[in-house]
Amino acid sequence: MDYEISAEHLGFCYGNKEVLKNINLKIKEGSFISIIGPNGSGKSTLLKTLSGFLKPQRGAVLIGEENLKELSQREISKRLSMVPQNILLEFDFKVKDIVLMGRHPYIKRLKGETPEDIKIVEKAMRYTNILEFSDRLYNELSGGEKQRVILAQALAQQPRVLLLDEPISHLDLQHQVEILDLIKRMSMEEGLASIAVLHDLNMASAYSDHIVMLKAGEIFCEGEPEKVLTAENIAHVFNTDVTVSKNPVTGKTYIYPISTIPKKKRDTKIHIICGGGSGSKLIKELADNGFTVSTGVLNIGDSDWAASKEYELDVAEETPFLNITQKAYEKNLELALAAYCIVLMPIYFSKANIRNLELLTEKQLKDKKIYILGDRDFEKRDYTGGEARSLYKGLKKQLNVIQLEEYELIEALLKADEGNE
Ligand SMILES: Nc1ncnc2c1ncn2[C@@H]1O[C@H](COP(=O)(O)OP(=O)(O)OP(=O)(O)O)[C@@H](O)[C@H]1O
Repeated sequence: MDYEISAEHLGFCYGNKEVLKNINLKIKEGSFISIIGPNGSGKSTLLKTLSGFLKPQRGAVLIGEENLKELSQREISKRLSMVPQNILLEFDFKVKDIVLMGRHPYIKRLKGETPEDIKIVEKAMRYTNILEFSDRLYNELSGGEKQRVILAQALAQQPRVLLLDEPISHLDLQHQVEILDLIKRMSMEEGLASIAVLHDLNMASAYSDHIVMLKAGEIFCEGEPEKVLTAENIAHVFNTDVTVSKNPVTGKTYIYPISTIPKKKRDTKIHIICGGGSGSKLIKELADNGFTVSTGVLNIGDSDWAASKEYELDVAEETPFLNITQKAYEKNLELALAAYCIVLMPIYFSKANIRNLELLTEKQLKDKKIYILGDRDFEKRDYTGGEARSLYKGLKKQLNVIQLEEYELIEALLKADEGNE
């Protein structure tokens, strides 16, 4: 496998302060790599060392087979371009002149730029969609436009490696996406190895082929986003608790920080009859809203059981593949009796869990509100040969049963809780 840029046992110190320790990296052409890590972990220093701007005291940086320290600055610039952090600096030049600066490593002294250079500059400007303002002054552009100009300059350099220090930090969401899309396209279409320092972990997850996570100057972990962006790694390196899930649209890992501000604790208790993942979202929403939630009867290992454990809920649980035992039934009843209301999620019923439905017809619960969510296609959810269906029919006739949508339920519960205060 050919690698475009690699670091071998790289070490760097500012004076006697060791900032990078034994960094080993191999980055392939056409790939998008993010470097993440907390403030001061050495991300910018690593990028500057890879670019040749800082000279490492230990180890080496190789571009292809060539050792960076053997190359002149002009030769380095033909292979690698660096987009620095502060692109908002004042540059009193026209856009096209700034992009043309990218050709400096190629332009021979006294000869000036060739028609070929002009063609390359135009192509870079077309690629980054800035041709229309090629005659405008850089200082008069917006942050997003400036970033595109600097990327066009980097592209005009025709590098094999593109290094970017926080390329989206000054941009609004639309321009963040625009710039990362552009960098990703440059990597895929031009075969560039792009290495970006990113603070936004979700953007790193969405765009990277590979993530390098730094902690105190060392690589703590690297690999595909889902391997690196785990709650454990993030807690360890960023000292922050997060929940990690999959974005339902893109399938990419999505990180959501858990606030350390204590939530408003509510007195209202809610018992949820769920299973097979039908209750996970509601569990999260109710727990996040400060309600005391319990669940049951759930098989140990079921995804709603796992969500209940994650939120440290009281659960009536059962060994998988067993019919609900008397002990689990009684625990379920106890939790239901202690709750303000019971919620029935649209679960499948078999002989194993039919007692979850029986529970709701218990006389002892006749004064409890029972909310039924998602009352559709019950027949398709009945694997008991009709027994569950007739119980369900009877249940719906009970005066304490109300059918609702999930959002209506949360509104109703918030209102009820506030009324109880
Ligand atoms: N020129 C310098 N002289 C001395 N120490 C420096 C210099 N530049 C950075 N440092 C120190 O090196 C360490 C790593 O800094 P670096 O800027 O590489 O971190 P970073 O991960 O990019 O941080 P941030 O996320 O805050 O930008 C920090 O402790 C910083 O104070």
